[in-house]
Amino acid sequence: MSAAFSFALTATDGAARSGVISTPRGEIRTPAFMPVGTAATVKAMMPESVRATGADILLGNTYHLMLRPTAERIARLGGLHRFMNWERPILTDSGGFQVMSLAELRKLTEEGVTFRSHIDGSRHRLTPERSMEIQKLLGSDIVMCFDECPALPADDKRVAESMRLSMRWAARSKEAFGDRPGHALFGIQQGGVTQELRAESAEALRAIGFDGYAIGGLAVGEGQEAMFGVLDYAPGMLPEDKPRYLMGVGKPDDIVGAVARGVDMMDCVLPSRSGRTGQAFTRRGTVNIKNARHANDPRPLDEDCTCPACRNYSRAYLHHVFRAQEIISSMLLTWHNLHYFQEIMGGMRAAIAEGRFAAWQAAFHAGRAEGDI
Ligand SMILES: CNc1nc2c(CCNCC3CCCC3)c3nc(N)[nH]c(=O)c3cc2[nH]1
Repeated sequence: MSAAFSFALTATDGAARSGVISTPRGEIRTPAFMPVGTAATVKAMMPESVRATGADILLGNTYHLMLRPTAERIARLGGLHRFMNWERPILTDSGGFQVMSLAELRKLTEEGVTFRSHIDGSRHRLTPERSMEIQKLLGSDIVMCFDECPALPADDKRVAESMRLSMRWAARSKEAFGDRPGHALFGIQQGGVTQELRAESAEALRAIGFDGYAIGGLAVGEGQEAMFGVLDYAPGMLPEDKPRYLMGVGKPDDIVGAVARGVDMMDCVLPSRSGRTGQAFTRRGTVNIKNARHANDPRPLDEDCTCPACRNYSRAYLHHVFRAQEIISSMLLTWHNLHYFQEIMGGMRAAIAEGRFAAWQAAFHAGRAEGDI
């Protein structure tokens, strides 16, 4: 177990990279997909099941946990790892993004954001300093700077002002984070879809100095073409020897396209959230298990999948338990989707290490239907 936090690049294939992030709580194989555990749980999954899908790290959230049960209570109980029975690495987002998308009566100033809880209407304040304090109380291994992610549509002036505020908040985050061996602080690049602003943000973050660099401000409705357009240049603006984390992405083909452009880490609620709605991701495309055409189908979701849902249950059974709104329906589809997302990551890590990523990417796209299958 290393006492420090470090990143080792082990192979590159075009812009794609594979490597290992070493932390005191274990290693993270990159490219990595990080399941989201918003309220100290990956919904419908036991932590040992999350691990069984192949996840090396999961996400927690400052915004949700500060409201309930509060970071102070989690700290008193031994920290988030102990609290949720996940002893491997945890990355926590800084809360700003969730405030802007979930809270009510938000007020944004240079100082930070004041808002009312979406749970009970109580008043709260998040600043770079408070966000660092909360993430320290939670005990997360990878801490995110407190930033602002502008909602689209936003004109260049608004995007520039927002990015510059986030850069001032990044400096305050770094100052408040202090010196914490074994823990990492990641900066978050902003700048919308404007290359000059992205470059200015990257230079500002590099001057402050971080253990890793996230690409923020994307997957907010710009669409895959515009997102890939930014990813054609943004990862290369960030230090080559540090992990690059694309926030909030995404569908399987988004993930593959992002890795092809140099991204090392990603997170998304999609596999877990859509699992709960009956949408399954498979090699051949998406299956909406609630559709009547699956009612009598004795085959598994995906013949090539080795997850418990595909090994032991038919589409007909999954269709039934979804229609009956049985709890096991969320458990099985979430497990399958997280397993499949980790299969994609494992396939890409091996392909990059063996210099055959282009062939892997072609095969990935060849078998997939556009719509539901
Ligand atoms: C879905 N699209 C998207 N998500 C973004 C997120 C959230 C990433 N996911 C966090 C988990 C979700 C709940 C628990 C933690 C972003 N976060 C920050 N801080 N900044 C962004 O620009 C930022 C941008 C994002 N775009």
